[in-house]
Amino acid sequence: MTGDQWGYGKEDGPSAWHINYPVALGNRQSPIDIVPDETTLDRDLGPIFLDYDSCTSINISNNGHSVVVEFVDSDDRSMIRGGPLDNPYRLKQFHFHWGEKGHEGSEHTVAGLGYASELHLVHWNAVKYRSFTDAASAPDGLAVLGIFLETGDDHRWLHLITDVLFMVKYKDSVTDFKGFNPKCLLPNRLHYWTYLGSLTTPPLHESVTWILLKEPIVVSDKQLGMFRMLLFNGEEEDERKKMENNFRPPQPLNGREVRSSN
Ligand SMILES: NS(=O)(=O)c1ccc(NCc2ccco2)c([N+](=O)[O-])c1
Ligand SMILES: [Zn+2]
Repeated sequence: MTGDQWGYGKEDGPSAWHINYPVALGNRQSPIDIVPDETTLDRDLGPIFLDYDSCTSINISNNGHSVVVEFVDSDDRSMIRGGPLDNPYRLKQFHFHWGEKGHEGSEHTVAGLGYASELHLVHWNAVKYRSFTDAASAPDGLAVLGIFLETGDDHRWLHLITDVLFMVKYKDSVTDFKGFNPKCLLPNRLHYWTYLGSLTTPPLHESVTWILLKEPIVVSDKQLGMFRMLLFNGEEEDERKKMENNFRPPQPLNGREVRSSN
């Protein structure tokens, strides 16, 4: 099986990924269900810092699995540091996972409950590794900041993204997307849970320090509906498959500790 032949359908979905990616059955897979009462409050866990002010977004694209905004990651202009991280990590991209209805669509769940969507801001350890690809297969290579999206009022800045989604309707479409600072997508408080896990899509590398913000951001159902106009398929394909339910269900915790900032 060459390249990206995995998906979220019945035949190629999460329950089949282990066939081509045996690490799917590994012991530090993501996402997980977070049970707040079973997390460990760790007073040594400091705050996280997000230095995104001089970040440089490049483009927005549809990779056939999600919609992705890529950033310049050839220097330390947009970084996450602090919290559980021993080094600062460089922002590489962010993307979303969502459902077809409001009550599910996130990858991580909290006490068994899913949110409508989940935003992943993906960072890599450029202190220890020479490239994102090298970092992506190292146990301390990646740090992904996860933000839950719940439905309610319109999000005043998310429309900057939903307004351009029509440009990347089909798989492998891409368009310029400059000057976007993802700081506008953060909730008010940066309290978080953190644990050691993996990429949530193939190749499912067990290389991610997950940092999940406890406070969701609020977006409208209309804005989320715009994501569902994206398609999994390319323009040349006959079958049109709406891009929705692009989330992996929770995986076994296998005794891992989930720590909580205050
Ligand atoms: N849902 S996630 O944040 O865990 C995630 C999953 C896969 C990939 N990429 C797939 C990959 C990595 C190395 C080679 O190919 C990314 N990413 O690239 O940011 C993020
Ligand atoms: Zn993701």
